[in-house]
Amino acid sequence: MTETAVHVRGLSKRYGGTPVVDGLDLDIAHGEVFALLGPNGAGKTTTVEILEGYRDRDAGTVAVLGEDPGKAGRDWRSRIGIVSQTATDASELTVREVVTHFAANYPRHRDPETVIEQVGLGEHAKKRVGRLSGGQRRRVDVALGIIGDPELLFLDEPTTGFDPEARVKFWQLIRQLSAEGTTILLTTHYLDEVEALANRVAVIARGRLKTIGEPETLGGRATAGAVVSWREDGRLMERETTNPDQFVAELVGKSGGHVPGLSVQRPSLEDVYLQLIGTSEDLDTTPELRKETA
Ligand SMILES: Nc1ncnc2c1ncn2[C@@H]1O[C@H](COP(=O)(O)OP(=O)(O)OP(=O)(O)O)[C@@H](O)[C@H]1O
Repeated sequence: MTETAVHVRGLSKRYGGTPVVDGLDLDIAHGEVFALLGPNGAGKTTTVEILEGYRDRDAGTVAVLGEDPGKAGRDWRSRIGIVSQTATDASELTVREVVTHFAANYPRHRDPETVIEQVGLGEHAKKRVGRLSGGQRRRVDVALGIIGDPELLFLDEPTTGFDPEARVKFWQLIRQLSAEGTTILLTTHYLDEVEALANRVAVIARGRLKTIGEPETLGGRATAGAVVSWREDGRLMERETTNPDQFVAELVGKSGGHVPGLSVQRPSLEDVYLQLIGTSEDLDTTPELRKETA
């Protein structure tokens, strides 16, 4: 087994002379849940599709499960699972038929009935895929992504269209797959999804890496200044401090025990993310480039 599941150095891709992935470096360890975050047009899908072997790159070194995705064959493909942004065709086949049919493509696959249950489609197994709701159809995509028991699973915005209950169930499924050793590369626009699932997250904008780290400590979150607020004589008080522990201890001391309305707030992942990509040059303001073939 190679040291990393995904190894990327200097990855670049241009469309019509415009760089959309621009010198990206990434390493994803085996068993890691890794998230790619970035605004629309940041280059996430382009990056993921290069790693999946579905797009060419212009420059850079890429190894996915030890092989160059641009050259890897069927054996390699059977070791990866893909849930792409493009949904499964509205099929006349039932959920059970589609999942069972797909399973037959893999030398080693999961049990179709178990997978259908795992994605929460047990009671819809006999329904035609074309008759499912958008969120239910997305769950079929997830089922097809995991049916081959992949070592590495690519999830491109997997929970778009899910209701809150379905998202929480999906998160449980991802945690279970991760506990079983599956490496997962996830792109999402939901910051709570990143906090709930990812071991590490990379923020990219305009095809460049802005920062990489654990969601809890990204952008110095854990050690950033905090805002302490409390009520005093009926008024709301606020104080920014780099040492909230000490400040709260002093407040408690002064008040003789109870501090009404006490709260301590550190920057959220959303605050850090918006700060990182907040500069206008990082947002995709160019007109949509013509879709060319990769
Ligand atoms: N086949 C293509 N031909 C030309 N331009 C393309 C092609 N595919 C993507 N692009 C452009 O490359 C840029 C990056 O697109 P990409 O889909 O990778 O972004 P993304 O980060 O996944 O965005 P989103 O969050 O909206 O899914 C965009 O400006 C897009 O218009």
